[in-house]
Amino acid sequence: MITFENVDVVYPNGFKGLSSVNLDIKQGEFVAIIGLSGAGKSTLIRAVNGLVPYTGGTLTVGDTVVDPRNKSKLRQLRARVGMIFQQFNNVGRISVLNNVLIGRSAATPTWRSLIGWYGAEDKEIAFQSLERVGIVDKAYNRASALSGGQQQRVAIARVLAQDPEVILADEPVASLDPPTARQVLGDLRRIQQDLGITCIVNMHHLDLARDYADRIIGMRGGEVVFDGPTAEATDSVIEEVYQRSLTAEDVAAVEVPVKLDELAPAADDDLHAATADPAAGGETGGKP
Ligand SMILES: Nc1ncnc2c1ncn2[C@@H]1O[C@H](COP(=O)(O)OP(=O)(O)OP(=O)(O)O)[C@@H](O)[C@H]1O
Repeated sequence: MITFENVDVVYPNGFKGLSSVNLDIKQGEFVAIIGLSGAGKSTLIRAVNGLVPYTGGTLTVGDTVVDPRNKSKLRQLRARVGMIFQQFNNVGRISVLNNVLIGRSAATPTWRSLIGWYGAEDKEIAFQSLERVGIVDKAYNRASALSGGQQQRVAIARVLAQDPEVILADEPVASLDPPTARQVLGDLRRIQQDLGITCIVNMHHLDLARDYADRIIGMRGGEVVFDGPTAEATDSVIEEVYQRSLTAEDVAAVEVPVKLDELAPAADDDLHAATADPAAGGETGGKP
């Protein structure tokens, strides 16, 4: 599905961001990219949709060779390859529905998407996408009025509205508190499995990568230094990737779970609200 053959990225200042990367990512795989800051995780993800132009080797998505110099081919590629960012990239002053409809732009004549004229079928797709991420009741809210977890769900719905073959996610949960991060990643995982979408996700926390990914790719200095099934990404393997011992911060993105029997009975309702449907107010929002 996605193939890197000896792919290099040399940035305009001469810095080598990727060095001879060889990868074969299958359709429907959920792949986590891990590595310390500066390892080349974003560079690798962004090379797939041409946001970062690769400078050597060959990169293909399906049967399309990614050609960073060919703008019209890149546009066609990006219609098939959705991207989610750490900071959600929603338009805060417009409704959630209109944010999701932006995902229909590639399938809509430019003049119509510029004036926000989307057809009934596009709206149906947008509502279905919101349904998948559990926030259809927020369709007419301003995007900026939502919690961080809900805003990332809007971004996921926008990408789903594209009907993508691939979703690239660059630190999608790094701005969220740990429980919300798990809820959002869990949604992404469920949806990509249901729809057979290939997902490549950069992650900082090992426990998230291990809990949600099929496969882990470890990077260091622009090179792939580990590539294997999640079960093989043991602590010692990751220490080899990082070239240092693991810290608690590397591993855990979870808070210690609250034990129900330690709570006063009166608090049960609050706890239920905080752990149930995030749209019901259980999320604590994103950290700016
Ligand atoms: N536009 C650029 N010009 C020159 N060097 C760059 C550019 N973008 C990134 N780099 C360098 O390439 C290397 C890899 O960067 P990249 O953002 O891919 O790392 P990363 O693993 O995603 O790190 P982080 O976890 O901090 O986001 C870093 O040393 C970075 O400084």
